[in-house]
Amino acid sequence: MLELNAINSGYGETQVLYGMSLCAQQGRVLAVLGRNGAGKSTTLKTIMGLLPTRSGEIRFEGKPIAKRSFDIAKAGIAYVPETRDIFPSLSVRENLEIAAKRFGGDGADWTFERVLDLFPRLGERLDNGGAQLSGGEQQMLAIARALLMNPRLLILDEPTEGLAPIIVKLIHDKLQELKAEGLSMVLVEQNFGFATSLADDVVVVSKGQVVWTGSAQDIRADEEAQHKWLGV
Ligand SMILES: Nc1ncnc2c1ncn2[C@@H]1O[C@H](COP(=O)(O)OP(=O)(O)OP(=O)(O)O)[C@@H](O)[C@H]1O
Repeated sequence: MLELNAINSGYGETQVLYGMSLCAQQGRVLAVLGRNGAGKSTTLKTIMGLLPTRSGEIRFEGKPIAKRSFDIAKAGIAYVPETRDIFPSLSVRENLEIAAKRFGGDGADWTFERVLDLFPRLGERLDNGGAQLSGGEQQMLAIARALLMNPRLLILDEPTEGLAPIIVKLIHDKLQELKAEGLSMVLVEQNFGFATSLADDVVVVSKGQVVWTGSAQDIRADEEAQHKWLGV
């Protein structure tokens, strides 16, 4: 569904990805793991057109991916960044309406009502400002907003970062529900247990390259790989 072939990318003069290649399959969850600074977020930003590729190719559903972030989103990839990027001065309702207006429409799978069914907590906070939400509520809002874009691929950067264990469990269960419905996902995550219980497939990144590929089951059983690449 999404393929990266030998991607070189980075920030200005600083190269971070060195020949990054990976493949996310339709209807499956791919976890991208690795130590701090390995290049995981940079990989996601490059996929989303926020950083230019210096060389290599990214294909989505068989075609070269669009260049601009907006066109990539239109093509069916929604991205929940590490920073969540909700609008702090707008209410929950307004944050959701912006996504629904831009990307929804007749026959859209995801509606306002459906995201509130998934996250009833947001329904109780509709008139609250984005800045008044807890970290967990902000993450729910960021995911809900991404779903209103009606993506075929959902990309999440560290969705559990800074969240209390009970909220981590809630986010896990909701992503599991989305997976059961067949939504394809790419997940960057430091929480090994969270990532490998959701994912089907795993790639481990080190110094801007993939150094390990296999199933979530394989890496859970491979203590040597966990120790070597993740410091688990
Ligand atoms: N805006 C930036 N400008 C320059 N270098 C950056 C920038 N953002 C990240 N880097 C560098 O790129 C490298 C990879 O960072 P990246 O954020 O992709 O790592 P990561 O694997 O996602 O780890 P983390 O869990 O720490 O976010 C790091 O060495 C980092 O210092």
